[in-house]
Amino acid sequence: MAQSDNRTAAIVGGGVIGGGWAARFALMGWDVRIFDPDPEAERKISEVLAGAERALPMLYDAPMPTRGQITFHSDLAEAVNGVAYIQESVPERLDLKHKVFAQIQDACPEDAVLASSTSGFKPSELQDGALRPGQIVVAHPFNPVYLLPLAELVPGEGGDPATTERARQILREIGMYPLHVRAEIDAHIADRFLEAVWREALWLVKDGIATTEEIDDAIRYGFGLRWAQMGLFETYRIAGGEAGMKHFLEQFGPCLTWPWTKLMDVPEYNDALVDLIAGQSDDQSGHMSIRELERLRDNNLVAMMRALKGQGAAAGKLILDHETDLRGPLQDDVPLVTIRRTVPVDWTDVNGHMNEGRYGQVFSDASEELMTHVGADRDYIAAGNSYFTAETNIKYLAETLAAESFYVETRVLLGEGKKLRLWHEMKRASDDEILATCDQFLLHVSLETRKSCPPLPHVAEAVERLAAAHSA
Ligand SMILES: NC(=O)C1=CN([C@@H]2O[C@H](COP(=O)(O)OP(=O)(O)OC[C@H]3O[C@@H](n4cnc5c(N)ncnc54)[C@H](O)[C@@H]3O)[C@@H](O)[C@H]2O)C=CC1
Ligand SMILES: C[N+](C)(C)CC(=O)CC(=O)[O-]
Repeated sequence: MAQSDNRTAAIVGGGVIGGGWAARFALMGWDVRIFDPDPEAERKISEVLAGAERALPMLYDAPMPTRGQITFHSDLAEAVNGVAYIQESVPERLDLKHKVFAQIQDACPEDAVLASSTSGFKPSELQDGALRPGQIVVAHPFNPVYLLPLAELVPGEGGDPATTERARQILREIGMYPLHVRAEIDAHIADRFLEAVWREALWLVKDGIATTEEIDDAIRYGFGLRWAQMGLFETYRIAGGEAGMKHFLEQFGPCLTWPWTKLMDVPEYNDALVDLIAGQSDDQSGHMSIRELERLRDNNLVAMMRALKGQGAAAGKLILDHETDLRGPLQDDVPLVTIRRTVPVDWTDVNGHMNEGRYGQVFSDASEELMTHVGADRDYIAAGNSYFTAETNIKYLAETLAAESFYVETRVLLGEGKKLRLWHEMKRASDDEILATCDQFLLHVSLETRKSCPPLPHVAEAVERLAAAHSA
């Protein structure tokens, strides 16, 4: 993916959402300038950043970019001067957003993307009266912004196509999924659903049909699981049986006129409703702090997205594709650094540390990286040649915990004909302590005969060259 040299973003409004944007940009290697008049903003953002630093790298099985620098600015003009991308995340008030856009456009580059996190305002409403209306687009994210990839990108008729395209590229570069919303509409696409579900849920609580906890159960044990992997229409297509969507519609279409919904009404928003909902929510989750709930949510989201990665589906497929962009060729150092990554939460076991089976995966991944480096890559394997592991001897030397960053150094001890012997050392990134070692013996094979055979000359030469360099 082509990247511009200017990789500095400004975040205007550093609350729940602005903090999430700041963390995602910085962890994806962008320098971030933050403007927020709240004297508590720096402390609040450092809490969000700590959560993001723990969670986001766990999604990736590839080296993360070097973290960008985050700076706080008391002068808005200074924060937006010279940046490539600005994300406005001030409170959802149109008059405030207009005021802030005017201040930003007085000081920011004309070709910077100026995106708004607004949950509901249309771009035309935001662009109204602006100095350069076309510069303003909506990029509506989802909480937590550092983990959830969706950003609804809404330029409206007034949005400049070049700005929209730059926004799309930058959002993809930071691992997001920019969903282009072609026609502007209040609350875009996703918040229309959320609002519909929210209204129905408020009714159910108000009418005493269900508690907040029962409603959450109805979602998390059932359709919530389906939505994360297939969404609504694919799910219902399957629910139509072999005849698919047509049968589903025949069966459930008439329900549209049945009294299955109260969507046309809004429960009256008053103190009684607030007390009822907030009270039930306290009963349900008040035993945990918001930070504890955030950590639980992040762990679950990481585990779910990693499961989707295993299937190459939905958000998991997006992360796999992004990893391809992040993964560069290995540097020809001695020893070779074959792996740089973070221990994901789903790799830990009942003892609270990385399970022994995962060390095998780490060293197997390290060997695969080395194979790619010597030319035994996907094309080589597709053409019928590969290496099989014949023996692995792992020593577990220190505990490895979830969210710890580590790297693997690999040496070629022997590279002669069909024989390849590797020595891997897995080290903690923070203090270089050796966590585990692996002595691994591999044989070159023909995938046609499933028997050992010499490698092709270019691979044999590369392996011999590394063996000579690593024994020096
Ligand atoms: N909270 C959510 O679930 C989501 C919110 N959004 C949208 O993101 C935007 C921000 O919402 P939150 O982060 O939830 O609100 P928030 O209240 O957590 O944060 C807003 C921040 O803006 C700061 N602020 C106020 N006036 C400012 C100014 N003139 N210049 C710079 N900063 C200023 C405040 O000090 C505060 O830190 C809204 O437009 C909202 O609709 C979008 C997606 C989800
Ligand atoms: C409630 N909300 C409208 C602010 C929600 C959003 O805009 C998106 C989200 O993260 O749910």
